[in-house]
Amino acid sequence: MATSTDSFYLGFDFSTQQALDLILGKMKNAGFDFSRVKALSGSGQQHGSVYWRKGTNQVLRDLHPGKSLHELLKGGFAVSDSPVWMDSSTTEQCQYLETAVGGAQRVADITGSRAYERFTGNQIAKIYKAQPEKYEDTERISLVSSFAASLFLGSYAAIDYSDGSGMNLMDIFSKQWADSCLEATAPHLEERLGALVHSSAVLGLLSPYHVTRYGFPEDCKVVAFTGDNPGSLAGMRLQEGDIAVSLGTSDTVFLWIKEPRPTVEGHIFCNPVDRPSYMALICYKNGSLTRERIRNKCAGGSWEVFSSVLRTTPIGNDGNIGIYFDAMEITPSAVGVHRFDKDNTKVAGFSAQGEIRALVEGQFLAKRVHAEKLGYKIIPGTRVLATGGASSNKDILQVLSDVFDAPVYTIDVANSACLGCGYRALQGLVAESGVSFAETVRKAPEPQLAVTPTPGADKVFAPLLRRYAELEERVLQESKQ
Ligand SMILES: Nc1ncnc2c1ncn2[C@@H]1O[C@H](COP(=O)(O)OP(=O)(O)O)[C@@H](O)[C@H]1O
Ligand SMILES: O=C(CO)[C@@H](O)[C@H](O)COP(=O)(O)O
Repeated sequence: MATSTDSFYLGFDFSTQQALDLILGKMKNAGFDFSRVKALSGSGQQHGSVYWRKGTNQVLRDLHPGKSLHELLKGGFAVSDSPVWMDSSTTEQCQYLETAVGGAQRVADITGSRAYERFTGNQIAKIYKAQPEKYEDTERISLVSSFAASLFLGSYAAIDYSDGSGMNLMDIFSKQWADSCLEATAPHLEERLGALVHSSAVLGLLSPYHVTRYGFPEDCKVVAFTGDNPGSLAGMRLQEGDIAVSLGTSDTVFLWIKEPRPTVEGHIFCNPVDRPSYMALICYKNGSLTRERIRNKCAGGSWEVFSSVLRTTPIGNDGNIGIYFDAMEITPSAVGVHRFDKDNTKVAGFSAQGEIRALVEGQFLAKRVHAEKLGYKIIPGTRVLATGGASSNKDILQVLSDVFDAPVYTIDVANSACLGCGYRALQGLVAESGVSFAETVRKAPEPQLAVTPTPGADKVFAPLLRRYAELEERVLQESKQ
């Protein structure tokens, strides 16, 4: 990944096709029986975009099984460095979109989110403006998910409703491209995006390339790919009332909702497993990378030491609160490290141990404060479902449970997005006959209880939640001055 100040790009020419070649090659060498695969699906980080050069659909259709995808698709991209979700360099395009469409709330009412820098439409607008010749040379624009699906399908794959909701281009209610947003983004965009499909749609049969090269069956189906967070919702078998917390590179919180009311904070996406429903999502840019920084600074680079500090420091951190926005945060839009003592006075630093606890408590206080702002209520019976790399750390989960005053569950694999796409592939095979997702996965293992709240923690965190909300607002106001 190459980065500049706030631009993040992924070089697709080398990484993704080569990674797929490597993984499938390794599976073949390990004796994996591809002939038993009836359907496949997948997910990719949300919002990233891939720009296929004119004529590449034909290249995808004619893939020669004797060559690697990497070789075959060399030169197939009009833009070699694809923007990914961490990019926040499109503020100008966001402002333009909101002005053109009638304001931030209006954009949210249509697309489920106000204009966000990482959302694909704003990334496309920037590419159109900065590199019009590359936009002109683009035959099709894929998301990371539909790009990966295209490699399996052997032609451009449609974008699904759920990942399509992260573009600021789709009307999440009509599930069509929104003309007003397309017009404000770039010319002739609809033809470059292709049609949208529901998330359990069968896109077609696997490309003969994979049948010959790896021994997949000829009738193996490719089910629409989706975003990593929608994939996780499926993998965790989220139910209404549950709250999911994903602790990956980004931290995200998501919920299953029936009656969406988009606002200028957070996102509403179409639900990937139940067509009439939706999912609400809040994304935090400062997740694992910030935890890693504090681990390196205060725990000698060891998760063991980091965890033992969480076990031995007092719940509530003696009233000390920290807000750690190493990179410009998404929720809220503020930057910097801000530490406060129990009297809300700004302080320059905490002890190493206090810093670790302040970071983890602060991250979870933020999640609960923002989920409640979106209308979420913690009620008796609430389950917090945790996933992502840091969900393997029980001491981090204990803080999560204490802050939310609810039990935390995990599934056997931390990579719920991948598991969810296995489930969705299965759903794709039966969806047309009206079988629900819940019914499809009824035999799958249930989430396991990982931790329960420490008695008395709710009393400690009730005032801290109020204080966190006030302090975050203070940081936000100060950053605007
Ligand atoms: N024991 C651990 N404790 C805390 N964090 C961990 C632990 N093990 C892995 N992680 C974190 O998990 C992150 C990767 O999470 P993952 O969900 O795989 O990422 P992504 O969101 O990019 O898919 C790493 O950046 C690492 O900081
Ligand atoms: O931007 C968002 C969600 O809106 C991120 O959650 C991305 O979907 C990628 O996250 P990681 O998997 O890299 O954490």
